[in-house]
Amino acid sequence: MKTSIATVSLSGNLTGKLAAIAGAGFDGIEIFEQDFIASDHSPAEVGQMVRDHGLEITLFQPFRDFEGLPEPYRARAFARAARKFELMNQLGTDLMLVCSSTHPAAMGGIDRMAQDFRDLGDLAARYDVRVGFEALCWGRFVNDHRDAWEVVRRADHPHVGLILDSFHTLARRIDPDTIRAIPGDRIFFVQLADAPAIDMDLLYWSRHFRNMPGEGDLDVTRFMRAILATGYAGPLSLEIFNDQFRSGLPRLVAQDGHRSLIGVLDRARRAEPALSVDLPPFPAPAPVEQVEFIEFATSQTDAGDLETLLRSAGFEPAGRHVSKPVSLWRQGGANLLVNTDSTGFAHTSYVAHGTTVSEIGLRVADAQAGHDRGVALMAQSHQQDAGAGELAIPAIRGIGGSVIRFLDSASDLGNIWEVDFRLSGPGPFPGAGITGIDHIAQTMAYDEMLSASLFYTEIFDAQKAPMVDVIDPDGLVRSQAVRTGRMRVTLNGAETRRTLAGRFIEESLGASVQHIAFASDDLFVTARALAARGFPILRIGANYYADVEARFGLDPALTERMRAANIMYDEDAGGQFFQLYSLARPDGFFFEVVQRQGNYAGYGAPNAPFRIAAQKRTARPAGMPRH
Ligand SMILES: O=C(O)c1ccc(O)c(O)c1
Ligand SMILES: [Mg+2]
Repeated sequence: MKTSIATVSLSGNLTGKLAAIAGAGFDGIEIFEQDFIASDHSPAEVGQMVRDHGLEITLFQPFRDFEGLPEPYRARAFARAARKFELMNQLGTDLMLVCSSTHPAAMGGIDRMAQDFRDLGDLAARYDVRVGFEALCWGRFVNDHRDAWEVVRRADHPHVGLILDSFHTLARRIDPDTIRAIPGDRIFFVQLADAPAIDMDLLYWSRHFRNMPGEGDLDVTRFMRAILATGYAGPLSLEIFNDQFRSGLPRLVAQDGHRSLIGVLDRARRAEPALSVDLPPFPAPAPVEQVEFIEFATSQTDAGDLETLLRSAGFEPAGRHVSKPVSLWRQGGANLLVNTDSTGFAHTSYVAHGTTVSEIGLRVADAQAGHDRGVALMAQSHQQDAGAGELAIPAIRGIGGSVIRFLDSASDLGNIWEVDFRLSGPGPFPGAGITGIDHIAQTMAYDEMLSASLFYTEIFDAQKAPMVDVIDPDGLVRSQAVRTGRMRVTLNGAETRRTLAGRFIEESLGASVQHIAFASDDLFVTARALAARGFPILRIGANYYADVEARFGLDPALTERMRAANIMYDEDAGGQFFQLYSLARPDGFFFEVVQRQGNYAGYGAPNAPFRIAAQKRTARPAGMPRH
């Protein structure tokens, strides 16, 4: 199946867009007339530029306000169409999109519109081009693909077909299965776009908030299945009007687009195996069974600070890598690695970001399959030489440049600790009652959040929670939780540098993991053990406890215990949640320890404003040197 993307989906000039689109693996582009007009090249030159990038022009668009007009508008619309057909001949494209009219003089009338299209088909035939009719969901008379299809059916002309756009169908909540009754060869073109579920004016929603399939809340997979069920074999094209993408890096937006297309086709074929989908086979998405380890890259000099922090959190050294300067720190089911290698990927990460999380090891059912699915979905395979007798652990590059390694219990990879490490000490150590890793918080610029959540939801069997606002005293941070099996990740998008999250991005030069939240079965016991070990607990003020007691009607004795231990509280329909924090390191990195009771599903977002304010009060003043 040919893939395509509308030039309007990317930022920059046409040359830059073409390079990004070709680089991401697309076969073609929809050329937006504006992009062509804005370019200083002749139509023939633009056509050649596109083909020089190995691309074709799958569609020329949009042609507006055509059908149902009285004279003299009608004649003018045909004269305009003739000019565009000439242009299309020079560009080297044979399909034009006509979107349904919003013209104030338009009269509607199904047979009048069908007659207009039959005449347009005759004109198109003279130029050896075709036209496709698309129902804009805000069109005056035609705003439903079923009506557009009826116009096309009645026009009954080989040069006139239907164009379907998932946004227009799904935004109006039209059942996409109604597409299954349309003959696939009468569908000339298919556009795909998703969008977040926001209640707003259709036109405004469409022009500003569309996003890639899988990034929003529309059921694009069901739409896709219906398209495939018709036997449609033309291009699948992304048409994404999005304010962020208009200023984003074209290469990344194009890559995410291609990833989303592969993802939606894969979901369609898994949901409906009878469909024929032109996509090579690759492994199904799988959940994460366990976060097996988190690795920090640091240096000999800086390792001391980190190890002091780990010790105060109840971790103990439990082994060393057989050949590399990597130590294993353990507590309960949490394994942390401290890598002081002065060569290789860890060192590169350290040089780029300072002490930083450089790798995350994930246990899945089949490690090779996890890696191969990632690569099929355009993740970069990460290779690093393993020493003799050591495990070759499949890995991909994750978000923010870190590495994700895949382990499983079905192969030798299940013995990573026995094979690659020399374990020491009797263990298990008493520790502070930390039992494992509850979640990993990754920070990024706000406009990278969609890309990051797409990474997880396409490669893993993952679910997104609704986005929540985290109020930093100096700006808003959006937080998107993603869960795959037993791995929870929160993606935090900072809009300004003054937030704690924004400062972390700046100070760590774009590192990704800003905090790790450990799990405890009894946070009060853990808090006492942490205090005894000198863990730098974040102090929470009395005002907070007065409010939380009133808000949830808590037993004052419980509030008093929480206050004494600097434990914060939240609850939802499923259960209760206790959490405590460390002070933030100068670069903004910190630890959290949480206790979930029942089926509490959140992350304590209502507490964030108070926690962040406290962390900012206790952090070193901005502008002080890092080291
Ligand atoms: O917003 C618009 O006008 C517009 C134009 C062309 C399209 O294909 C579309 O889906 C929307
Ligand atoms: Mg469209």
